[in-house]
Amino acid sequence: MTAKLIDGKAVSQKIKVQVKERVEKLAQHGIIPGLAVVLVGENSASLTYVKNKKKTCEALGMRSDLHQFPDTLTEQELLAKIDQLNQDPQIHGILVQLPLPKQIDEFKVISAISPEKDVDGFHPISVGNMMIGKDAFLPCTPHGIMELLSHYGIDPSGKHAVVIGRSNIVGKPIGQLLLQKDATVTYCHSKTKDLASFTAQADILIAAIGRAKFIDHTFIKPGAVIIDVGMNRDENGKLCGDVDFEDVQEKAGFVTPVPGGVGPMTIAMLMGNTLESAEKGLSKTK
Ligand SMILES: Nc1nc2c(c(=O)[nH]1)N[C@@H](CN(C=O)c1ccc(C(=O)N[C@@H](CCC(=O)O)C(=O)O)cc1)CN2
Repeated sequence: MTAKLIDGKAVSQKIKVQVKERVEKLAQHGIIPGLAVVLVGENSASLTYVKNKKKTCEALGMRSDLHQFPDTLTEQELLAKIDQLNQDPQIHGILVQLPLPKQIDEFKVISAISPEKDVDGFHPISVGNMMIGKDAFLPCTPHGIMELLSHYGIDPSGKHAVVIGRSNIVGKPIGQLLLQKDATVTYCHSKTKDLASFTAQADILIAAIGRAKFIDHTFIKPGAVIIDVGMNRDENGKLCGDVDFEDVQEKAGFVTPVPGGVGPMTIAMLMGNTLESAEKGLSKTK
């Protein structure tokens, strides 16, 4: 049996159609959701991502301002920009593209974003609310993964979910979201001994390792749901995930491709969060 494809591109398209309809409704109240994207430095992948975010915003009828700075920008200068965006009533969402250059403290910058405009869901208040299951903007990649599972009728309840990776933006939050849906969650990371002994027990395996095609059929349980968060280049410079997509086909139950899996969902969730922020602003004025 060949694994079923979890098509993030198709699901994200559907979500974007729904977002566009809601944006049109908001426009009737004279409100256009506005996203400010801040990019520091010349990282070419980051530049591609922020351009995609801007293009998608515009396609959905939302405003998007790109604030681009050289990698010599100081922390103070960046904090001043965030302060200005926090006060701008036309801006409903602020996103600082990660990673940031070394001289800038990521935590300080993220903490300076108003939680009401924290559409990335990275602010400590957003993270705290997410942890206790209260209303918060959810981080876009983990949120996108949960939407994919739901779309394909994959219920995490009672399943063993194994997360490889413990980053603040993917690994830690996806484990929490799966736990909230009653999965039993195991976190693995670079210091985990005998990784395969854990991954072989996973009904749902989340691979966020950063190593091209690292997960092959020897790591997985027959019928497992494999979610690939990796974004790597293979030996030929071709984009690929952390999972050897071809090699797991005969053994996995479901698998996400790279490209076209989790990545497009990340952008769709960002659009949803920005729209929600603008809608919340409207409901406050009523
Ligand atoms: N402030 C943030 N920084 C970063 C985040 C984030 O959510 N917020 N996540 C990643 C990068 N990222 C979004 O910013 C991102 C990565 C990949 C994709 C995507 O659509 N990938 C495509 C392939 C794109 C290509 O051809 O290169 C796919 O998988 O199909 C979207 C968003 C780190 N930084």
